[in-house]
Amino acid sequence: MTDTPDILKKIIARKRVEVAAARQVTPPSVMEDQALAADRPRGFERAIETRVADKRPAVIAEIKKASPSRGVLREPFDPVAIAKSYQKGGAACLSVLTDRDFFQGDAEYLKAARAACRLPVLRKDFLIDPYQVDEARAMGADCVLLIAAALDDETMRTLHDRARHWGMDVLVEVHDHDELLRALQLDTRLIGINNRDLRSFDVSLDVTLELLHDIPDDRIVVTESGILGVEDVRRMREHDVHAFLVGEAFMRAEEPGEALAELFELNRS
Ligand SMILES: O=C(O)c1ccccc1NCC(=O)[C@H](O)[C@H](O)COP(=O)(O)O
Repeated sequence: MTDTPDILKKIIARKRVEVAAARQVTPPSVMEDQALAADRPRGFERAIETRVADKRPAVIAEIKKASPSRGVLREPFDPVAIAKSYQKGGAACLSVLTDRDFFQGDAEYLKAARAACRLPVLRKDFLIDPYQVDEARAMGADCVLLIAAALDDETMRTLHDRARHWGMDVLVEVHDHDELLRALQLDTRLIGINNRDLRSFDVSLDVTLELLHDIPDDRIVVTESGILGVEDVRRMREHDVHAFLVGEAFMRAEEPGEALAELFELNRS
């Protein structure tokens, strides 16, 4: 472990500073113009639901150089090569970290990765302000992550509605029952269950299995974090969970797409 617990509070405090600074450099009206001019969304939710409907694994493959809990995961780090490798390995979508201070991410990584493949892309960051949703669209994101633990109901709804305004999809992330009930108020099919407690960094796949029963059938469960081996995948699929968000296991592999195909027992294209 390379950082202290309650990292989420630290990250959110940092985001407030970042958003204020970004607004000075690129005023909201200019950001809106950039969002309007961006390549149109690729259909993130659709890419997942077509696979899940056939009970095929829908893998959101993450491009992440480092994380607060694990430190640096990959060096050298080439988002273009990783995106191509993931596409070849059978990923449904990409997730690209754009946070600089805690994950060594960058908006440029998202742009470069998206331009290098045909896959829809999630902006993986800590969104607290509609300005960041516009920014996500301006950089080409097809979906945004909303973390229930970081947002009150009103802000979560505002960010959701802003994403929809731009035609983006929304992955709402929960870690406990209260957060799940709040997330279910949103009109999105994609419910991410993070197996990692963002306050303590503890990871347990039991979190997905415990919350699963309280999720209506019309939603799609995405199990997130801590999927490391074939047994983890089989365990989830036995419980009818077919959508996965995976980072570390692929970032540590020489060829991330090959690791993906092996982990999910896919035929490569
Ligand atoms: O991963 C962390 O250390 C972390 C710390 C604080 C907030 C978020 C964090 N991770 C984001 C994620 O949830 C993961 O990047 C994602 O689910 C993939 O997980 P993994 O397959 O375990 O890399």
